[in-house]
Amino acid sequence: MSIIQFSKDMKWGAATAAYQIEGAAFEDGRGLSIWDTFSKTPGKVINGDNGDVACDSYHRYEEDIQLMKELGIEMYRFSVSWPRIFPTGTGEVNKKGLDFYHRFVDALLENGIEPMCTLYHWDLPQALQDKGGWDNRETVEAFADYAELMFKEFNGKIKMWITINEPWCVSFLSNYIGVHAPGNQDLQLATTISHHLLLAHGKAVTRFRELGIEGEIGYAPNTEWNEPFSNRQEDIDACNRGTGWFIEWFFDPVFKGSYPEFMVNWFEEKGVSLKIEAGDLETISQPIDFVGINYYTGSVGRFKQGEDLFDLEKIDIGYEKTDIGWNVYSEGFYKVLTKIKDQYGDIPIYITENGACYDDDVKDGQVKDQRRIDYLKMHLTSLKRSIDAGVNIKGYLTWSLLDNFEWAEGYDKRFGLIHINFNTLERTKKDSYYWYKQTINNGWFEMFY
Ligand SMILES: CCOCCOc1ccc(-c2cn(C[C@@H]3NC[C@@H](O)[C@H]3O)nn2)cc1
Repeated sequence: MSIIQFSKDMKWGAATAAYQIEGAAFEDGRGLSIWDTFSKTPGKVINGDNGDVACDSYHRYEEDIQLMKELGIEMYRFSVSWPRIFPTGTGEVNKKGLDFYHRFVDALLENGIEPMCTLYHWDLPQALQDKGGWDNRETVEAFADYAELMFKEFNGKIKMWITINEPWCVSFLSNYIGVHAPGNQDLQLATTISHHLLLAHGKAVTRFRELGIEGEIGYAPNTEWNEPFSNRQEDIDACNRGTGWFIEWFFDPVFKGSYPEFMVNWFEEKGVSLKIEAGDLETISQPIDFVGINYYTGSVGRFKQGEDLFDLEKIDIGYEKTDIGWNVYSEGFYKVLTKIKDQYGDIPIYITENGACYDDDVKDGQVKDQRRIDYLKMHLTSLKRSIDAGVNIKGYLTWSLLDNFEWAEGYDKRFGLIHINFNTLERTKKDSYYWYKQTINNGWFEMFY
């Protein structure tokens, strides 16, 4: 039996996002988002699920905060619904929207929980999408104006800010693969949007610095790992491209001030080019205080001409899978984190999302989710290995506090430490909630090998 122990300085938390938990989609002046539109488009979301009610956290946040307090987390990552603040994305502020987030943040602080606020977690105001969305550089300015309003409004209350969550999902998953809102399938469009998202991040950081806002700011790219099936250079190169789509593409511009040449060249061979204007990369690459890393899974891969955008074939070598079909691949977590350290230096890192999807049932008031506990143990063990290898980990926030709306997968895909009955909205603490609570309290856990 081994003890996996963490520094008392490491912060423990949990994460959610507005559209996935709030509900109250038409209340208190909230405007429509692209996810309201997308989820109401037949065939886009499993079971036709949508965020109209979700976990009803808009009304039940006090109950949720008591559950957080009992859990013992020090930090709670949430996102602000941009269309609650600016119903049409710009223009007149919706005071009822601001008031809700003041009530919510005040309640977190009163209960000794530090708010980590994500400004953009995918719910773009539909009115901006109607004018081109992230393909339109005006949306970049609109985001900077929204960010500035939030910085001024919550200065001194919120001290940890994340600009953009998972720009890979917002650009490529949503505009090339097309399974998320708004559901385009155009590589040039997606690549242009990836640049505009990084520009939006940079402009928000600029406003943050110019205003002298108290606290720290970063962004939260999602990552995946691709392990070469062999030592053949073609397999290594294909895996580097697959991993580079998540890491180098979204890290190099921020930490090196340029896009990775091997990826730019690959995209150019696909007929895709970047439209970078003077000053863009200077804006994007200004220093940030931390980076949020989201990690869920990885794969073994090898070269196969024409297999996918990167000639990368992912091979199923029998890894256990979660109920969303992703490999349980904690080794990839270590590989991602040490690669980031080696390539970008000693940047402070918060794990802003890591967790497992399992279809949990409540039986006699209990949810026995041992597989989720095992997933967390494996990935926290990899995290400890990364820390011992010199990676500057400042905190770990599991995805998610609550079962919630898992985008195109709807409500069947459950990531929470707390089970939600989406008919009654009853909250039930899972076994993983109690395990996480004990781990936070102890600062260590027992590993099963
Ligand atoms: C036909 C091909 O289909 C490919 C699907 O490809 C993906 C990739 C990645 C994801 C994905 C989902 N999540 C979890 C969320 N992170 C933010 C938070 O809101 C969580 O709900 N992270 N990545 C989904 C789908």
